[in-house]
Amino acid sequence: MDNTISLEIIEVVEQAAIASSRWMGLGKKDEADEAAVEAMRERMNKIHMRGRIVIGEGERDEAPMLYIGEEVGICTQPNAAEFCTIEELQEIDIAVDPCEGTNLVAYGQNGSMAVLAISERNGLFRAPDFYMDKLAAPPAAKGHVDIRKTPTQNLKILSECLNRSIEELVVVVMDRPRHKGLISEIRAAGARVRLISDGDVSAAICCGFAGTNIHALMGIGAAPEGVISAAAMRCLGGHFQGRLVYDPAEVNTPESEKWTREGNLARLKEMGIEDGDKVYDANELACGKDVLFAGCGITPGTLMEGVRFFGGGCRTQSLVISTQSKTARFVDTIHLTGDAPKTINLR
Ligand SMILES: O=C(COP(=O)(O)O)[C@@H](O)[C@H](O)[C@H](O)[C@H](O)COP(=O)(O)O
Ligand SMILES: [Mn+2]
Ligand SMILES: [Mn+2]
Repeated sequence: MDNTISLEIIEVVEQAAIASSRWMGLGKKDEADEAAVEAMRERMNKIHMRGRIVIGEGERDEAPMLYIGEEVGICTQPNAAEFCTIEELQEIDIAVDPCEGTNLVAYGQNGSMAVLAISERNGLFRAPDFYMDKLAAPPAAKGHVDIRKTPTQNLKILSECLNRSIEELVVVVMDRPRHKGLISEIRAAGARVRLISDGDVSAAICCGFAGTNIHALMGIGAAPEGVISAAAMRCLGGHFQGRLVYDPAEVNTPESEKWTREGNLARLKEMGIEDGDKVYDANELACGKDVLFAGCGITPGTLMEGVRFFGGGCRTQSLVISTQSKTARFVDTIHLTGDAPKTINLR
């Protein structure tokens, strides 16, 4: 994959985050989402690449989306061969969530980000619009914890791998009725639980870094977000596993009452997924030779600052990681608007 893409991709997530953050706290989640989508699409279409969206956003709640199959980038134009190099013409697959945590943005809460993952063609699992049971953990626990084990067993393994007591572990779980039993079990095992209302991508990636005070993500969130989290965790060498959830009883939401177990299994079969119980690890969800993840904070988070406006501009913080580079690049950018000379305040 062309190295310069990673630099341009930073601007894609930055522009999405800035656009979305203008809706921060206004109580309008669809507008926050749509602004991010449009900004992401506009900036992506300026990149010399032949991109294809394989994971878009918004199918479940019919939010505005960069749709699956949409082609993005200058080199997708019919006469691209005239102005794009052979390398630029190679197709890359892109998984996007322009506004991960739309509710967080709408209600001015922490942890929302503009995120995407890219890889060469077929390098990212085309996750259906299903729920996914997820387990994320730090690199030291990679391959030791296992989503097929009980939370109690995994906490014991995690405590050994991280050389700390179970009481010193913090597990992030989405605050949903479906997780009542999981939360009780984690607490009974002695670990502490951090409940989040939204934003499990951020929680998963936090497990890839020491010093975040987040040692695991457990529970059920959306599958597309699982692929983006897996891409980031592959780049970081962390543990990520996901299992698609086809049984509505596991999810237990008013929406899920419309589905049946058999119907979901049939839907999976139609998509070529024969084994509904398969556990996917990060290398399968993001199987490409080269995988890159980029994210930019919309509201403040554990990993990144949110967008901060000042008279005449704003400041963003992004993270870019890839399987190619041996870096985790936190990018602090000051964006200026207008032509007048500006005083840039570094504090
Ligand atoms: O919080 C989330 C919402 O993402 P978005 O719609 O892009 O703002 C994600 O982090 C979760 O993975 C997931 O979408 C959520 O868990 C869906 O579950 P639920 O709210 O219970 O339907
Ligand atoms: Mn979203
Ligand atoms: Mn999301």
